[in-house]
Amino acid sequence: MSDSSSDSSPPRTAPASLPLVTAPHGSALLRSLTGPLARWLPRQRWFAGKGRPLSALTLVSATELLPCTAQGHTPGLLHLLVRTREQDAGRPAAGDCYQLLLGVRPVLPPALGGGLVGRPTEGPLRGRAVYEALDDPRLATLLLERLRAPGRLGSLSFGRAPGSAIPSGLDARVLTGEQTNSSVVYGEQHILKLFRRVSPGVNPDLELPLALAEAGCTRVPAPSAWFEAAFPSAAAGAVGEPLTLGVLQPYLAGCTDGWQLAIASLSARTDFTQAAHSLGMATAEVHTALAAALPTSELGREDLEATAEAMAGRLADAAAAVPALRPFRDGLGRTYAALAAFARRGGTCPVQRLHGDLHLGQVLLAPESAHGTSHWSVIDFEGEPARPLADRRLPGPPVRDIAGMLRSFDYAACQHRASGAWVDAWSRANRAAFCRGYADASGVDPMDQVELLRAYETDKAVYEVLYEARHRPAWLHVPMAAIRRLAAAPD
Ligand SMILES: Nc1ncnc2c1ncn2[C@@H]1O[C@H](COP(=O)(O)OP(=O)(O)O)[C@@H](O)[C@H]1O
Ligand SMILES: O=P(O)(O)O[C@H]1O[C@H](CO)[C@@H](O[C@H]2O[C@H](CO)[C@@H](O)[C@H](O)[C@H]2O)[C@H](O)[C@H]1O
Repeated sequence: MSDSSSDSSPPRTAPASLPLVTAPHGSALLRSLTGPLARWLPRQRWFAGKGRPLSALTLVSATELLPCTAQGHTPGLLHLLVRTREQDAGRPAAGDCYQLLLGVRPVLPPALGGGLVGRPTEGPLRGRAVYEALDDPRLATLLLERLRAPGRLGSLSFGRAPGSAIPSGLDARVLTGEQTNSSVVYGEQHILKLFRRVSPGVNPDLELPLALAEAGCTRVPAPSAWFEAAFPSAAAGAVGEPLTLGVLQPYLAGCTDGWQLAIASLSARTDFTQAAHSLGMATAEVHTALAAALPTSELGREDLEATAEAMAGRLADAAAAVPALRPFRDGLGRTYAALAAFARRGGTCPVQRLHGDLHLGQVLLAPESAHGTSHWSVIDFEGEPARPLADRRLPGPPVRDIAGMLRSFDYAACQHRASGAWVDAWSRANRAAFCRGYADASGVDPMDQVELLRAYETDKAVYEVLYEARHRPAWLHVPMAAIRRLAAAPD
């Protein structure tokens, strides 16, 4: 099998064609909301088309979860899937499909004012306030009620894991951190992740935790409920691939994520290697369970050469977008050439389903008292949000996840204000401890896979340069420091 497609960087394509489902009042509804949405969408943290002006919006589906045109003061709840069309350097570019949950009220209470999308001046919602529904605890709670009751509503379908306990009436609070999607915590017992940019096909953040739960792996919170959209496919009578819209899972209250712990360790100058070692073991455990539950394969010479070529392609694309990368192209290219040479010498590599975007923010440590030792859980199996969904579902080498976590130790050290010898030593010690933990649990030492590890670390750093340039320019210096080091001749 070939890893080349997972590592090639396909052009941004529109999600496989979704039919336009005309909701009651569909076209009138969209006409009235287009203006407000075109102003509101690009301002959202989860909007992926940053820097590209919106040129059009198409309604994919509209579902009333609560009637929106009713009289009185009861809020309405509208579920929309809209497709964007954007302009890139003056030319039309493929847009994306976004999930929106909109509240509708005649009068918006001041506490919800920050989420105002607009007040349509025509159509079925004329004169009403349309706003971000997740900010409204009453509407967020209603969504939980829907998830408790499996079944269909229009093009939406709600599923629930057999035997999952989901109490009703839990208070809702929306998370406000920097996120790719949106999450709502219910009564500190469950957390619902709503995918914002959606495409046809099951999201790995539902697929992999379900497979791991079935395999008995307790490192990953098991989905308790989810919802999807399904549309007729182009083939007569057939149903197209469902779009995963949201996943509810147990909320691990009291846990702290690895990023916060790493920064605390750097600030207090305390040892982190024990935690890094057990994190390596946890990662190996998840990899072993994924390899047992889902198909595996091996990359041979041609696949690995194609992987090296795809990495070089991603570097070229990133350098075209971020000028700071350009002076390092040759140096980084040598790392990919070393991977190709490894393949020509007969090197091979196993592939399996992976986390796909493993970093310190994706691992949660339980309070010690709960388990006696450090117990890490792993969350967010969505993969790198910028990659197309089909690409994120392909198997890849486990070393790719390991490279992600190694980059994260480096990120924490570099982001921490006090740089210097101690901080560099902290990073080296924790990267080594993580690999040792991985090797102790799996029998495979990532440090032995020199060419693969360096190539995947480089590929990740290149991804990070693009990510930071787009989302957090003030952090660009963090992956750039790694780029400078990785572009220098291997030590
Ligand atoms: N099961 C969980 N228990 C506790 N906190 C969680 C859980 N799942 C997610 N979180 C918290 O929510 C944040 C966002 O979740 P994540 O799945 O990473 O979303 P995104 O892909 O949008 O970044 C995480 O950083 C973590 O703090
Ligand atoms: O958590 P997400 O799935 O949204 O992942 C994206 O955002 C991450 C930042 O939040 C980004 O991770 C990078 O920054 C982290 C520190 O904030 C660091 O721990 C990671 O090593 C670094 O890659 C991730 O790359 C991006 O896909």
